[in-house]
Amino acid sequence: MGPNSQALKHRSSHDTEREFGGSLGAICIPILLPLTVLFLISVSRSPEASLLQFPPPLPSTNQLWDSLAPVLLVGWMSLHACLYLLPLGKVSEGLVLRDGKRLKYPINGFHGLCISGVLLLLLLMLGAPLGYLFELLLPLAVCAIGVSFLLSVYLYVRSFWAPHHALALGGNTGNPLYDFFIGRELNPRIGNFDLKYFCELRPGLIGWVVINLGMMMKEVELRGSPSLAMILVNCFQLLYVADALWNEEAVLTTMDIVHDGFGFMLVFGDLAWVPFTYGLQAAFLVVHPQALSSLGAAAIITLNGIGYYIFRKSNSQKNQFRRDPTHPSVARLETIATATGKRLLVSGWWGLVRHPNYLGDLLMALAWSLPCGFSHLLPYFYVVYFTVLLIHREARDEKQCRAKYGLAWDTYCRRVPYRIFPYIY
Ligand SMILES: NC(=O)C1=CN([C@@H]2O[C@H](COP(=O)(O)OP(=O)(O)OC[C@H]3O[C@@H](n4cnc5c(N)ncnc54)[C@H](OP(=O)(O)O)[C@@H]3O)[C@@H](O)[C@H]2O)C=CC1
Ligand SMILES: CC(C)=CCC[C@@H](C)[C@H]1CC=C2C3=C(CC[C@@]21C)[C@@]1(C)CC[C@H](O)C(C)(C)[C@@H]1CC3
Repeated sequence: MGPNSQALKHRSSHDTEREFGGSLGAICIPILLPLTVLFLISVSRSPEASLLQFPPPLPSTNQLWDSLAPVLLVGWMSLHACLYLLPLGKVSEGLVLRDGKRLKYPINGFHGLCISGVLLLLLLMLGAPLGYLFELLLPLAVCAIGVSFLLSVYLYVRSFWAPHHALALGGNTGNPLYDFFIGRELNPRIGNFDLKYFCELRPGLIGWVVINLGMMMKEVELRGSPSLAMILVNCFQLLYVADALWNEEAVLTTMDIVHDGFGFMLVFGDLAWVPFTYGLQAAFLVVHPQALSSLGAAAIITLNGIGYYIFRKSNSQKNQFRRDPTHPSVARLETIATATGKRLLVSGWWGLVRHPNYLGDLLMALAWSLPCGFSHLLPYFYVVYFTVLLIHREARDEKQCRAKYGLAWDTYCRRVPYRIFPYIY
């Protein structure tokens, strides 16, 4: 255990800095974000689809509830819990924890995606009306929000039985609302079943592409065939989700798994925010069809390809370097030493900007919105939200890296002055 982890081990709850607006954020965000999800879905299906329309298109109570929704949601979560437990794929170890131990994680998310794909295909062949997901979107979102609250309460309560070393450093302030929001326990588990790791990639992320498929089937019901714009949105987002699950092991080193507790913010983010807001473009296209020329489509495919290339290459380069700095693909890159013994890349992708992976992700986000044309703001919600999220995340990561690497981090920042966008930011 290095000197930094020793120092962190002895940090008390009093010197824990509060993030996301502290107590005020912890009260407002759990109220406002669920309402935002319902608002955005309602806007996406209103004829105007305007984020600024007044009065806003509020859903009626019977649009919010369908008794099929909780059945589907519980069935979906249970299916993925079973797939998680199947002895498929390899088992990988996470980073060393404060008690010196390493947890084991099954790397079988991609199997989960493939099995879900086969099951959906069977359902379609049996004539299941997948397009009905369009009508079910609001009730499903309501249930996912409900499940997020219930799971967060369970996580908060059970965290009081967790040993001190199992708590997240930032989620143990003593303020119940803040700790509930940010998450007290770092890696809550039921036996070997890791709740945070499970929620991060499986039910929400795979649910997102299933919802997209449902929107495409609704379009087929309404117009006889899927539009080019709908096909592009479905393919781009499926590629993103498949990539995340194919590279599942890399999630074990993200700040969500390593640093953040599992509280309302991540639970809601994983189970409600991702599946119901990341695919708004597909929901929008059902009611607002867009004509897309072949040239336009080719330009958008190129943009998504460039974004994906930057995103994947930069993430893989860092992961490879962290796993084995002597590997031929990274051994020749220029690096700087840090006091912790770890080195920082200052050439290759990580010499271009300090977060090339965010740059690639943002280019893809833009490519997902462009098929929806320029007549409405709503399909661009994801680009705007994601830019804010990644700028904020970059600042959080920078703070953690400065605390970890001190002067070496300052040297890196001088060598690579731009954070995300070369010569801009
Ligand atoms: N779609 C979505 O909603 C979201 C997507 N993402 C995506 O997830 C991916 C992962 O992002 P995220 O978890 O934020 O973190 P990153 O993958 O960007 O990792 C940041 C860490 O990388 C290490 N690092 C930073 N600079 C260097 C360097 N020069 N050389 C070597 N190591 C370095 C540091 O950790 P250490 O030194 O300890 O190894 C740092 O803490 C990104 O592609 C992002 O776009 C993220 C959030 C939301
Ligand atoms: C507004 C709100 C509630 C924000 C919570 C943030 C979460 C939505 C995101 C935090 C980090 C995430 C990651 C992904 C999805 C969104 C959340 C959960 C991710 C799984 C998407 C796919 C990527 O390839 C990824 C695996 C790198 C990524 C990891 C971080």
